[in-house]
Amino acid sequence: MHLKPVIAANWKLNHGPTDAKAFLQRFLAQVPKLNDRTVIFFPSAITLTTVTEGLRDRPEIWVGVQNVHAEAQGAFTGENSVLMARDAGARVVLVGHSERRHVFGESDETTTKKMALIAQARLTAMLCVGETLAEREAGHTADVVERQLAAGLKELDDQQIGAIMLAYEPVWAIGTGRTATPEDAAEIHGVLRRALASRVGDKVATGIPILYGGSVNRGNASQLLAASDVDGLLVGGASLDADGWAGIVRA
Ligand SMILES: O=C(CO)COP(=O)(O)O
Repeated sequence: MHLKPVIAANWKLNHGPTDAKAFLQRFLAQVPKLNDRTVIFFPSAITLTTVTEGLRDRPEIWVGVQNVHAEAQGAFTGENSVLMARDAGARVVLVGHSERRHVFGESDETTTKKMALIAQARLTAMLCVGETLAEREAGHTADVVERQLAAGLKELDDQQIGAIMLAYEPVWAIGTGRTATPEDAAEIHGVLRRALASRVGDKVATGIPILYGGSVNRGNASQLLAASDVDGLLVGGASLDADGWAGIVRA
């Protein structure tokens, strides 16, 4: 691994403001200033400002949102805007998480729009890609992640592509306790790196962090991070406990 590792917590639909305050107090007491890695929290939109305020003295830790609407504003009751997320202190936005794709029916066309909108807002997009178990068993993993990647990059110029992050999250590994092996992760991260390079050239492609996500825990974090082309981790369940998360961040 050549890039500064990116270690990200996706809290999904967990931790309201009260929990988040207590979490941060406990977490920050265990984790000194981090210069050799980028840590990101993705709380719910309701908890975003609690987390940005709780991290006011730790500007090296980033905060992001789990989703934004494909339009920046308008009559879209219940949605969250990239501009409001930026205003509230978010620096990064998850796009196309497997739960968005598979639970909420988010299409490739929608990820195309969101990626363009986030780039225009000058925030960092973290595009998530990953195959289902059926797709893997049919031998389609590379095709699926390349298609999802191409959709995400479709409307971006080279400079905008250079500013994104990617996350490979095989759907069959998310929340199942079934982790990809470091070899599985390295293989698909290599596919993604080559696809990026063919679009923007080697130099830009090697600067784009590619995170692995799916049942990462304290026991497997170091091994996964050591795999080739794995530049970080996107962690769900194991990021919910402050002590456990502090352990992964220090891995
Ligand atoms: O979806 C994930 C992170 O975005 C992974 O979730 P788990 O770590 O709970 O498998």
